[in-house]
Amino acid sequence: MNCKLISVPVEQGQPVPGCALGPEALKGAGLAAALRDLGHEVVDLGPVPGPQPRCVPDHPNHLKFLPEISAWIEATAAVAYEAGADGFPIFLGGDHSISAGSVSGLARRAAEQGRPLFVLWMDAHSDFHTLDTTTSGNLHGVPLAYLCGLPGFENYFPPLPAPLAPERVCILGLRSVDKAEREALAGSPVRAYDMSAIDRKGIGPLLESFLDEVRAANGLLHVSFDVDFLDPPLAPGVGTPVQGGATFREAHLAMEMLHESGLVTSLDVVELNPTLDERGRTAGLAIELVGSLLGKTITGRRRAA
Ligand SMILES: NC(=[NH2+])NCCC[C@H](N)C(=O)O
Ligand SMILES: [Mn+2]
Ligand SMILES: [Mn+2]
Repeated sequence: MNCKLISVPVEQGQPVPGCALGPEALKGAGLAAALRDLGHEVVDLGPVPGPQPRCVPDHPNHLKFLPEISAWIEATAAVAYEAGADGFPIFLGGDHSISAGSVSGLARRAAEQGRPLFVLWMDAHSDFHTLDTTTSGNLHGVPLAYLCGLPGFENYFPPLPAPLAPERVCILGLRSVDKAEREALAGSPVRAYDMSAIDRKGIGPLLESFLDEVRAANGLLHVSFDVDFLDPPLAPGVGTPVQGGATFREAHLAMEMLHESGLVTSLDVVELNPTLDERGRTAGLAIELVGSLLGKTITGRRRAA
């Protein structure tokens, strides 16, 4: 696989400084070497150039850094569209608002190729606020609603060339969903699995049923991995930790299944904040999980289905 590393050093979409250092932390902790060890080619496409803030109208809700985040989304989408032509793009955040750009660009590319794009959103949060419903004003809380074409983003975020079909979106790992998000999700065909569903059914069966649908539709699959999917004691280096997250084994199993499916075509790794990390353990774990998603196994053997 030709892995293309794309850094998106954005942190204005969330409240804690340091998240913009995420790409350097992942690279410094050996991401490229880990992927090369697995036999992949790795090219570092560098950072998305920091854009000028976009001219947007005033918004009645209190939104933090709207012109800046809107500009980053536009710039990231342009890079993602180009990178999506071939190879395996890996977007290194930065906060989760960057996925509004990465997925938008990849969705435009998929639409041109006539392939349905599916998205697996691994996250403690649903990021399903609109600009009107967010109470924090932190724009890392809105990307999935934007990508699914919910109303109210017009004129504020860049026009969306190809909205996601919500029935092709699966959120996994939920344990913090705000009231307005809950209502929006209840009226949407987005599949939303919280930790309780993972406890009851197991992460394997839940993920398998989604992968079956991707396969049946001959779809492309983008994985948007918010590091706060993981349980905070394992992965302390995130700005919005929520207790009760995925275990080491659950996360590994998910990544191994994603690899074995052969369906994943692109990835985001977001919300890592190295200033909150403990001796690089969150960065190290993120690299290990990306390795599993890209073929690392314990025995080096492919498991029989
Ligand atoms: N990508 C994230 N970590 N998002 C956290 C969002 C938290 C909360 N729902 C908010 O809108 O402020
Ligand atoms: Mn998120
Ligand atoms: Mn999150």
